[in-house]
Amino acid sequence: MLTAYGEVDLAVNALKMGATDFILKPWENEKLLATVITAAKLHQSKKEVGRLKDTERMLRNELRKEPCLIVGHSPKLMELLKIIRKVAVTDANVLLTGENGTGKEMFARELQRLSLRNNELLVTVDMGAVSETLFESELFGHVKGAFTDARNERQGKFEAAHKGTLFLDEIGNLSLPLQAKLLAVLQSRTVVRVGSNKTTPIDIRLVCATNRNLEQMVSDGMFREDLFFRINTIHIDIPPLRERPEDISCLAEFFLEKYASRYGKPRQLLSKSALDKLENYGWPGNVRELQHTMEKAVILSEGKQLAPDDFLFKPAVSSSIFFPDTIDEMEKLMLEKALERHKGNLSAAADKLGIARQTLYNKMKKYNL
Ligand SMILES: Nc1ncnc2c1ncn2[C@@H]1O[C@H](COP(=O)(O)OP(=O)(O)OP(=O)(O)O)[C@@H](O)[C@H]1O
Repeated sequence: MLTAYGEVDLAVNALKMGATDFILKPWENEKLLATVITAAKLHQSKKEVGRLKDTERMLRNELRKEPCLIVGHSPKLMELLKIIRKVAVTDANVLLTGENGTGKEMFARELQRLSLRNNELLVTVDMGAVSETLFESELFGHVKGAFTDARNERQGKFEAAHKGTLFLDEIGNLSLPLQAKLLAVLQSRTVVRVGSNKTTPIDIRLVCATNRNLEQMVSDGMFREDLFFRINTIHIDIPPLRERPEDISCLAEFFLEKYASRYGKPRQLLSKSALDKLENYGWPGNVRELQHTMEKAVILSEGKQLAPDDFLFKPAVSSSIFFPDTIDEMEKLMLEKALERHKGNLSAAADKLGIARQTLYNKMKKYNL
C-alpha cells in the first residue's frame, strides 16, 4: 500500500486485505525496492506453501487408504493381471470398464504401483461427484479472487498429478461441455488455472474408469468420439464376479480373515453349504457386495462355523421396486430371476422352476427373454 495518508485505520485495513507493507509518500527509492523484493519473495513462498499443502492433503488421503491386495485365482483374473503388468510400464492411457464393485479403482492403483511413475502420486477424481461449476477449478486450479470463494490460489488435480497418474473415475458421467474442456487439456497437455492466463505444462499418465458402455454412448451422441479415442489407448474390461466364480471362495476367506482381525473376533470357518450358497449367488454388487456380506457375517454370527443362514442376500432391486400386477408379469419376473441365478443355464433354471426345459424355452419366447 502506497499512500500519502498515514492513518492507522487505513494501514490496518490495507494489511487485513493482504498488503505486505504500508509505505508513506514520499518514499526512499532503496527502501521501496527492498520492500517490493521482499513482498515478491513472500508471495512466491506463500504459493509454494499452498502447493505443498495441496500435495500433503492428497498424500494423507492416499495413506488413509489401505494397500490393495488383489485376491483371486480365476483364469480371467490371471489374464487381467498379465495385461495390467504389460501395460503398467508404458505411459499408455488406460480405460477400465466393468460393473460397480468389480475392482476398477483397485486395478487403477495396481497400474500406478507397477508403473515407472510409482514414486509420484496417484490422484483420483470422481467425475460423478464434481459439479459443473467447480469442474474447472477442481481439475485445473484457480488463482486468488478468480471467483467469490477463491480466497487463495490453488492448484488443480491435473497439476497435483504432474509426473504421476491421474485417475478419472466415472468418466461416463461427464456432461458434453465438460468433455470438451477435458479434451482440450489432454490435447494441449497444458492447463490454465481459472482466472489466470498462464499455461502450465503437465506430464500425466491418464487412467479412466466407467461402468457405462462408452461405445454405445458415442453412438448415441452422449460421449465425444475424439475423447473416447484419446482415453482408450488400452481398454481393460473387468468381468463381473458371477463370470469368475472361482474367485468367490478365496475372496470370501480373505474378507473373513480381514474382518475377524479388524473386529477382534475369532476366525470363523466357512461351511461347505455356506460356500455353495455364496458361489451360487449372482453378486450384482460384485466384490464390494461380497466384502460387505462377509463383514456383516463376521459381526453378527456367533458360531465357529458360518452356515448358509448367516448370509442373507438383499432381494434384487428389480423385484423390490417393481411389483407385478398380472400373473404374466409375475411369471416373466420369475423366469428372469431363475435365468439370472443359473447364469443362463436353461436346464438348471427349468429344474429350479419345476417345469420342463422345453416349457421354459416356450415361455422365454413368449416373453421375449
Ligand atoms: N480381486 C480383489 N481382491 C481384493 N479386493 C477386491 C478385489 N476386487 C475388488 N476388491 C475390493 O472391492 C471393493 C470395490 O472395488 P473398487 O472400488 O475397486 O471397485 P470399482 O469397480 O471401482 O467400483 P465402482 O464402480 O462402484 O466405483 C474395494 O474395497 C476393493 O478393495
